[in-house]
Amino acid sequence: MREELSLRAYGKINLGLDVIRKRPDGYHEVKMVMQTVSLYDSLRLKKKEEPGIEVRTNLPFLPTGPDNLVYRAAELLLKEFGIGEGLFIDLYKKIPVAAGMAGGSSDAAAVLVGVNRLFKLRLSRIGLMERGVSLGADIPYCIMRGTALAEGIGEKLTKLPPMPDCAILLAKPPISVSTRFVYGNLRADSLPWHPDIDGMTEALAEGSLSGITARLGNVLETVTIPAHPQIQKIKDVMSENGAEAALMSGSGPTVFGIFKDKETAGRAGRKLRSAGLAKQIYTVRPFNVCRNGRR
Ligand SMILES: C[C@@](CO)(OP(=O)(O)O)[C@H](O)COP(=O)(O)OP(=O)(O)OC[C@H]1O[C@@H](n2ccc(N)nc2=O)[C@H](O)[C@@H]1O
Ligand SMILES: Nc1ncnc2c1ncn2[C@@H]1O[C@H](COP(=O)(O)OP(=O)(O)O)[C@@H](O)[C@H]1O
Repeated sequence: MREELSLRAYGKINLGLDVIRKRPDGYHEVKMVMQTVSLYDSLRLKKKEEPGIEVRTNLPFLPTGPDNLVYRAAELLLKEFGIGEGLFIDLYKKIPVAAGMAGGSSDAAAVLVGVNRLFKLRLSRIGLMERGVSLGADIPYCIMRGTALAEGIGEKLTKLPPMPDCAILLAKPPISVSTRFVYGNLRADSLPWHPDIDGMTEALAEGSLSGITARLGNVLETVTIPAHPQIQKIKDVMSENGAEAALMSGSGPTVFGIFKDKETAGRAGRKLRSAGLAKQIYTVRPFNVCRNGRR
């Protein structure tokens, strides 16, 4: 019988992010094109005989109790299924924190999948997604992964054809951005423009990287960039150094640039580092889920 599991939790970028309206409950109805990238956190789940959840992580500033999404994800399933045993969770983070890359959501998604497998709960993927959304709007997508259209508050998902292979440069400036702050300060009813999400899905169907880069757009930039102008500088440096296009991911502050090859992306990354604009810089690729969907 299996006592432990190792899992990967991948980060995401938003190729397109539009907000349709603010709902009466304060959440926003969105229309987003999501893409998983090859940067991941590693998790190890291990059963323990005594009840309780123990979280260890390589980042000393992260909470290890109920404020960590991995704790909450495990607690949700252990409580619902009345499981008497406990769980150790080892979390090794590489995805930048509070970055607009859904690191915490992806960790929580991996724990839901892992606890389901480890304790043989027999929940379907849909069952896990329905539970996940109660912890965070992006968690159902992080369970699904790959290229997807996300609507509703982010939980209504439609699988899209995979993004063509390319080099993606990620650069996170040394600031943290709260998703709640960004949505809270968005003027959803008077946005100056809307990204062409339908055109983006057509470009994906055609496998056209130039069609995708022509349509990158994120309305949350209207809040985060004025608050943190260095985000615009990072976009400009990427564009001046060979990016086909560059955009802020999610609520920010991570910027991603799409490049035709990893050498050009690497050179742009070195420019950003030497200009002191970002220290957390990674060249990654689109990650599309393999057939058996294993993590
Ligand atoms: C902006 C996006 C884009 O993918 O990602 P991140 O930048 O966080 O990675 C998501 O919409 C973030 O989803 P997620 O981070 O899971 O959101 P939650 O934890 O559920 O909510 C955090 C806060 O954001 C606001 N929120 C979130 C989602 C949404 N559709 N409308 C909202 O108004 C709510 O105020 C909520 O209190
Ligand atoms: N497993 C986790 N990894 C990262 N942050 C977490 C985690 N659990 C809880 N958090 C908290 O959630 C906040 C947002 O984290 P994160 O998911 O990295 O951001 P984003 O949604 O912008 O991608 C952080 O400030 C952090 O304190």
